[in-house]
Amino acid sequence: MADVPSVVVKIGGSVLERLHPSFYEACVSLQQRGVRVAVVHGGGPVINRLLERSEIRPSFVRGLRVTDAETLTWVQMALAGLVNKDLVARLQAAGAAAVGLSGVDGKLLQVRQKDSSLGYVGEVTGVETALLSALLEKGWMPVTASLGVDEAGQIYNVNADTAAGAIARALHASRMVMVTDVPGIYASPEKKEGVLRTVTPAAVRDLIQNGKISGGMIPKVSAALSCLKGPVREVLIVDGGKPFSLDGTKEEGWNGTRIVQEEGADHVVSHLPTV
Ligand SMILES: Nc1ncnc2c1ncn2[C@@H]1O[C@H](COP(=O)(O)OP(=O)(O)O)[C@@H](O)[C@H]1O
Ligand SMILES: CC(=O)N[C@@H](CCC(=O)OP(=O)(O)O)C(=O)O
Repeated sequence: MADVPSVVVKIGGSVLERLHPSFYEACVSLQQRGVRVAVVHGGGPVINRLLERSEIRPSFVRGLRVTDAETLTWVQMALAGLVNKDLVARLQAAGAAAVGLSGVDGKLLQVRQKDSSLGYVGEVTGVETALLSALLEKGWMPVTASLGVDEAGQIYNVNADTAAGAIARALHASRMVMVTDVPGIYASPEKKEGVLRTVTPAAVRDLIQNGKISGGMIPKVSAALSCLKGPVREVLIVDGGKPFSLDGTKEEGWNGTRIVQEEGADHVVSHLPTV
């Protein structure tokens, strides 16, 4: 895989329903330029809606959903069913040869129980890339739902940012793109101001310590930092609801945050004009 560039695109549940049409076009155009594109997705809000219908109150500990056996059935239905098939259909309509799977298929995401108090929440122990690599090599765009499986065949719920990061590392992707509902990392999240343009892992760690990065942004940047220790050169955090481009991310006019390996940083922290 190392000689053919590949990119992992993680789609957050926060933005699923308002993904801009140019998002799908950007994925297709990247693939047409010879880049292998592997999509990984979450779908937290869709899970919540299904749980509400059966009167189960969602519960989270440090951003992770407490997943008992009944919750797990709704997680599977939401992620591997509703969200996965919707995304595949929309990518196909944009011209991609998309194929849907989950981390259970081909033992893609191998996990163990993270913590017994969280129930069926999986911690990734290994990534089997054989199926993904075979699909990518033949020109398919795999779309993976964030479920995992253990050695005994038990299915687990996996945070989608963590799943995407593990897959990006295992595929030796050059980039991971995290598509979400904010235009990047805000320097002042309370005011929704000051989108950081380029940051290093050290700057991200400071922002976490100062409480400037919180909630759903924590698993995102943690996955980013662990990727950047390996072959992934940069992680982009972008708003999928706005006109979307994956070209020229260093140029003015590109909106989003780039997290880069220390030595690759052109600015430790620089700001985009506040929008
Ligand atoms: N510094 C920050 N900059 C931007 N967003 C932040 C920051 N700190 C916390 N957040 C929160 O992180 C959220 C994105 O995470 P999440 O809701 O889990 O998205 P997704 O479903 O796309 O994974 C934002 O909507 C925002 O509320
Ligand atoms: C263990 C855990 O918390 N799993 C997540 C999986 C979905 C996800 O991560 O979706 P987003 O991308 O929308 O955040 C959940 O159950 O919500």
